[in-house]
Amino acid sequence: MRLVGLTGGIASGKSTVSNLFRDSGVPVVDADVIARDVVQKGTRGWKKIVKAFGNDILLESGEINRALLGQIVFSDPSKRQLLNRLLAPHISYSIVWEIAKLWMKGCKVIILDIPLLFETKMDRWTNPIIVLWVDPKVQIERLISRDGCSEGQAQNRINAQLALDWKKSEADIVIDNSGSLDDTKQQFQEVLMKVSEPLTWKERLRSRDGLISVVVFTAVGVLLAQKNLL
Ligand SMILES: CC(C)(COP(=O)(O)OP(=O)(O)OC[C@H]1O[C@@H](n2cnc3c(N)ncnc32)[C@H](O)[C@@H]1O)[C@@H](O)C(=O)NCCC(=O)NCCS
Ligand SMILES: Nc1ncnc2c1ncn2[C@@H]1O[C@H](COP(=O)(O)OP(=O)(O)OP(=O)(O)O)[C@@H](O)[C@H]1O
Repeated sequence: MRLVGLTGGIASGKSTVSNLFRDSGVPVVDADVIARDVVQKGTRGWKKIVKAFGNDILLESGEINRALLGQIVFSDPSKRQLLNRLLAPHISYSIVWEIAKLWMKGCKVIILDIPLLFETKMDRWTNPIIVLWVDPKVQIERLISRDGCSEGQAQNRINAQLALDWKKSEADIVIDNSGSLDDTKQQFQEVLMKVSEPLTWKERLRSRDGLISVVVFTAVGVLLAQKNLL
């Protein structure tokens, strides 16, 4: 099994590219979706947030007020670290569970779309790592236009993550998403070919079918050895 890391900065185009992977039939585990699931009303993540941030963090429906929580944590690093500490175990557990389900289905290549891949050191699990890079001016413009936030709020969100240029320097594959969608789609075709290359023998051993083959060969080997000994 090949675990491909897909990361970048906020609004650098991860979801755009992970949708291209999905459309090409490659399964994607999306950490942002998981991070939403683990704080659904009544979950353990939700209870932890209410305990730490108080009832004022809830909407009338009882759901977390994400806009308010975002305002708090993106303007106060200590609150953000607190939130990260509270949710990290739930998010990583769910990511592992999603990978396990895809492994059991026999999937050979899985994309892990994780915005904080480097920050959470999950990059150790993934190879290759794709970084979505975008020109800083374009990034802030897209963030403001998508989220309708002020320039200051957008900059706070960008500053809450490791520098995108540093992430780029750590990447195995870089997609420059500063241009048009067509330009990104063109780069994507090459990346798709790369991540779809035949698995290495280590990756094959880590896949479901590889493991089954090892178990079957070992069992046959043991049986033959026993027969020869008798
Ligand atoms: C702060 C919250 C409530 C804001 O919610 P909101 O709906 O406005 O944003 P959303 O969840 O869609 O995240 C948008 C982007 O913000 C960035 N981001 C999210 N959380 C963080 C964080 N703790 N630190 C840095 N950047 C973050 C990511 O690039 C993400 O793609 C939410 O992001 C959250 O619960 N974050 C903590 C969970 C987490 O670490 N998520 C990232 C998954 S690895
Ligand atoms: N090449 C492009 N040209 C124009 N707009 C783009 C391009 N790529 C992405 N966008 C737009 O920029 C915004 C950010 O893209 P996207 O949501 O894919 O980023 P992201 O990295 O997943 O963001 P986040 O970190 O918040 O999850 C979206 O509104 C998207 O439609």
